[in-house]
Amino acid sequence: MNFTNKNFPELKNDRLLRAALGKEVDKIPVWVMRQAGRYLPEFQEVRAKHDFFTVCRTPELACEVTLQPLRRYKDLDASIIFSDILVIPQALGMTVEMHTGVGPVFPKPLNDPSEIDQLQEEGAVSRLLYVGDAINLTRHKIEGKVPLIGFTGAPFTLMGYMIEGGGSKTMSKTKEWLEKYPKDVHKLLGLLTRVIIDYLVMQVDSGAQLLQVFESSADHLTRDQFAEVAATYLKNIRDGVRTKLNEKKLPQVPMTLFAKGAGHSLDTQAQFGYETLGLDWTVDPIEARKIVGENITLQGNLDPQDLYKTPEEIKKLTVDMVRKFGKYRYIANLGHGITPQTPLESMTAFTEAVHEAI
Ligand SMILES: Cc1c2[nH]c(c1CCC(=O)O)Cc1[nH]c(c(CCC(=O)O)c1C)Cc1[nH]c(c(CCC(=O)O)c1C)Cc1[nH]c(c(C)c1CCC(=O)O)C2
Repeated sequence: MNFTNKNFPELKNDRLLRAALGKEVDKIPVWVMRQAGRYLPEFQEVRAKHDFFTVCRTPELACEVTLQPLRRYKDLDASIIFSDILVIPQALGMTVEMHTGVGPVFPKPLNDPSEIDQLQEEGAVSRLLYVGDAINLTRHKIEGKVPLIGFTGAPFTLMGYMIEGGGSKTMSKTKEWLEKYPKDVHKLLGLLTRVIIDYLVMQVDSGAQLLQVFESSADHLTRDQFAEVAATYLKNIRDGVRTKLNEKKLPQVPMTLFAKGAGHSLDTQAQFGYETLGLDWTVDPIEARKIVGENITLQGNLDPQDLYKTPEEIKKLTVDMVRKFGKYRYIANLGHGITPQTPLESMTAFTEAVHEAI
């Protein structure tokens, strides 16, 4: 298989890109974080045969699971490449395993700041080319039906996983590092930022049409901490991607920042230059719009738990939400990823309701 053919089929549904750029749309675009995932029986079938990171690393498998939700749900206006944010720590030389029922596990997390020097920054993106191959293949197989989103984890979120060795309720080790080793923390965040920029540029070179940055662990940070360990790096990523795409004569693509739990810093986030800001379900759409102004697209933010309600209730909640956001500069989504036990018909109710709402 050759993954370098950039003669992609023409895009037929550009609602997502139009909304991200502030252009008029016929209907509000909708997609769902983790739309390819365990709530889908067809995904479970693939996972029964293949390890999680094998799916990520095999372009044909990653492409297949990326396309699965589109086959089932006619109202989806975007796809997101199947991968994980933790492929970056892997490319830096760390081992990451996905344990069923547990989540990601690092057998050897960073125990001491001196270990930062062992991370292999050199060549990291060349070890992530399989993501580019999956993106390129998917751009062909998707036949221009909807745009393909590329993504990355943000520096603070990735650093947290690398220090904690997996998910953490308290992030206590990471917080200890922030106190004890501020210089090393910034060194590591800087390293991650450089790799992330080149990784995102490679994704655009492979065919990604929009990029989302997941700062999923921002919910552990106060407003001051967000300013200290997240803000500069998130801004540098947006600026760095723009500059490098220009240098390489690649097309500019809109970017989305989803900083979960950082509703306290929306004014700060609005300064970073992202076209779209994702909101978790704790943020009020009307308040958010007041804070960010008219020149930014908002994305979100139904509580994923609402998808356990009846289709009628879901439709009502979705219509209420969409009316609060309005049709201008808005992309409908959940406020975080869809959960594994979500009933299949909830996705139908949610996506249909968005298109019928306004
Ligand atoms: C924090 C984070 C991770 N990964 C990701 C984030 C940021 C988004 C968020 O906050 O949810 C991002 C991610 N992970 C996955 C995607 C795929 C694309 C899509 O959205 O459809 C995306 C965008 C697949 C996945 N990533 C994972 C699964 C489930 C694992 C499996 O199939 O066994 C999927 C479909 C595993 C994963 N990967 C990660 C965790 C914490 C877990 C375990 C949680 C869980 O089990 O649900 C790290």
